[in-house]
Formats: sequence, structure tokens, C-alpha cells
Amino acid sequence: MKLLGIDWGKNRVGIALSDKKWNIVTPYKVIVNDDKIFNKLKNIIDEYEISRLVMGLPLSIYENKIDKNWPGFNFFEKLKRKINKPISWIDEKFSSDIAFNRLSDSGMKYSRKRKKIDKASACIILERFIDKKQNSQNVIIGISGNIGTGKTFIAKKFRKKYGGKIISTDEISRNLTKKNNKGYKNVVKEFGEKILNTNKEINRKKLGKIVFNNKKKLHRLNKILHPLIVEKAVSKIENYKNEIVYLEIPLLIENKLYYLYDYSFLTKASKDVIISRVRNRDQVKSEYVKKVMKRQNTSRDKENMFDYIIDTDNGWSGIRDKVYHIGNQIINFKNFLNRR
Ligand SMILES: CC(C)(COP(=O)(O)OP(=O)(O)OC[C@H]1O[C@@H](n2cnc3c(N)ncnc32)[C@H](O)[C@@H]1O)[C@@H](O)C(=O)NCCC(=O)NCCS
Ligand SMILES: Nc1ncnc2c1ncn2[C@@H]1O[C@H](COP(=O)(O)OP(=O)(O)OP(=O)(O)O)[C@@H](O)[C@H]1O
Repeated sequence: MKLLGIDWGKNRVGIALSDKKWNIVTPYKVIVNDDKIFNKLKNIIDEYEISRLVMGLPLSIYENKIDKNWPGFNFFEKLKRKINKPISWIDEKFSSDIAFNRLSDSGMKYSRKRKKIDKASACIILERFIDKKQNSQNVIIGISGNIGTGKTFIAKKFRKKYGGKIISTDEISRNLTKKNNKGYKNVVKEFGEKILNTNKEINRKKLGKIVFNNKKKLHRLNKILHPLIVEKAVSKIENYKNEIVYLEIPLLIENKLYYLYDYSFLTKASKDVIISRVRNRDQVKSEYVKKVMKRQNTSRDKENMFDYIIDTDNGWSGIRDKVYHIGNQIINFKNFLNRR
């Protein structure tokens, strides 16, 4: 299960490789970051039979200060569309400083150090990832998809067959906005007491009607809740040590939460199926479902960002074989982590 580590930089990208068993990590190359880089990476991945890529994130995932506009995300999006391999992330904080010190310890001259620094940093990214997976053998699956496409349905089917834990960001959001919980005060401050029931709890349907009818208002609600949701999701993941974690995130692409998972699934269904499912499940009108859908990214381009796409239109029998095929690959990865 060979890894390729990436230290992204605006001008240069450092590459490191691991062996099959993750015993050895070696600096490989520094590639100029121009239009040709994706083809070059594809060639390396094919030549060395790479199974997974690992990208460095310049900020700590745990500090929850990740800027959605960081240009490394654009690189990741292009790379993911071009290369059909799972990609994990690891904090690369201080990796350049450590790499520089290592090269200094070896007595290298400054000019040579500058040339080698990016691939040395890529090594540190891989070493950190391998260490992390040694300390905690969690395999995290990000499950995204628009409203009513079957995220929860699929997560439960996987859990039934392969075990593991489900983390739902919708559920986290619901908890955060319960009376006097962390998100409650700011949501009420922003939208006023008109969104409250007589018992002072937030009336979610009322708030939903307000925000799904108005892009700006939805944006304001997202700004209050999303950092809190991500913080809670990360801390929940951290509490697990040896689990398959099914992380349901409707807005994974919109919020660029790529760094949270090892595999990604996209659930999809046709518009009519979604509307009839959600009407039945939530007792809401078609118009409401359409409004929610309007606020979600439905572009085809989004599909290329996922490892697996699960179309739930044809019920369980239509997807059972595919689910088990995907499940076997995930179990292989999990077994590999446990055997190390
Ligand atoms: C607007 C709210 C109050 C409506 O609550 P309600 O209980 O009716 O719906 P619930 O939270 O179960 O969401 C149902 C579905 O709506 C869609 N949805 C929810 N929030 C959003 C959003 N900000 N943008 C687009 N779609 C959304 C998702 O598909 C979700 O699965 C609630 O969805 C909310 O607080 N949303 C903001 C937080 C958020 O983005 N949650 C999604 C997790 S990242
Ligand atoms: N493959 C399927 N076969 C039959 N029914 C399904 C399938 N997938 C989902 N459903 C049903 O459709 C409804 C919506 O599914 P689910 O709640 O899993 O969607 P979701 O993507 O999690 O929705 P939300 O974004 O609102 O949380 C549920 O009642 C579920 O049982």
C-alpha cells in the first residue's frame, strides 16, 4: 500500500514516497507547480503503483482555523479530478522548519538545502501520517450528498455489515442549537426571538423557512454554526481509536472539508425521488425540499471529487453489491493498519 506525500507550494511541490509496508519514506522529487504537474504526478502514481496520496495542511486541523480560500485546496480539487486515488491529509505545521534543521544537521550548504527542502518536508508529511495511523487505526469515511439522497441510509448499511461509528453533522448542529448550548445564543441573537417556540427552543422548521428562502441569511447561519460543527466533529473523531467512522457531511465540498477523511462517498438520487422521500420523512411540502436543494451544489463536476458514488434511486437491492465491493476495499485498508 504505497503512499505518495505532497508538500504543496505555490511555485514548487515536494514529493516523497513510501514503500509497500510503510517502513521506509524517501524524498523523491521537487516538481515545478505549473499546468503540467498533474500529468507528471499521474505518471509517478502509475509507475510506482501508489495506493494513496497524503497532502500536508499548513494549519492544524485541531485549531479549526482553516481558511477555505487557501490555494492548496484548488490544487487538491484539480488533482482529485485527474487522479482517481484516495487522498488523506495531515498537519504540516512546522514541517519545513524540521526539514530545514534536518538538512542543516547533515552539513548541507544553504543553496542545496533550498533545493531539497520541499521533498524533505514531503517526507515529514508521510512520516506524520504513518505515525498517526499507528497511534489510531481509525478509517474515516466522509459521506456527502444533497438532502434525502441517503447519507444516513448508507452509513447505517455499512455500520450493520462492517461495524463502526456514525457521526452526523446534522445531529451535531441540532445539539449545538438546543436551548443554552454553544450555538444557541448567537443564532437567536442573529435571527431574533421570533424563531423560538414557547419553551424558548429554536423552531427549526421556522428557521429553515427563513434561511432556505434567503441566501444571505443562510450564509449568516452557516458562519455561526459551521466552525462549531467542525470543531465538534473533529473532537468526536479524536475520541475513537480503532473504528471505521462514517462522517455524514452534507456540505463537504461547499466547506472544503477534504482534510477530515480517508475515503469519500457521494450519495445521489434523482430530484423526484428526493422530493417524495423527504416529504414522507419530514412531513414537508415539495416546495420546501426544492428550496433546500437550490442551496446545495448539484454540479456534475462535484462528482469527480469523490472516491465512490452511490446512486440510491433503485432501493437497497440496486446497490447492495456495490456497497459490499466498496466495503471490502475499506476493510482491506483497515486490516492493513491493524496488522502494522
Ligand atoms: C436550517 C436548519 C435550522 C433546518 O433544520 P431541520 O431540522 O429542518 O433540518 P436538518 O438540520 O435536519 O437538515 C436537513 C438537511 O438540510 C440540508 N441543509 C442543512 N443545512 C444546510 C445548509 N446550511 N445549506 C444547505 N443545505 C443544508 C442538508 O441536506 C441536511 O441534511 C438546519 O438545517 C441548520 O441549522 N442548518 C445550518 C447548519 C448546517 O449547515 N448543517 C448541515 C451540517 S454541515
Ligand atoms: N437506497 C435506498 N432505498 C430505499 N430508501 C432509501 C434509500 N436511501 C434512502 N432511502 C430513504 O430515503 C429517506 C432519506 O434518506 P436519508 O435520511 O438517509 O437521507 P440523507 O441524505 O441522510 O438526508 P438529509 O440530508 O436530509 O439528512 C429515508 O427515509 C430513507 O430511508
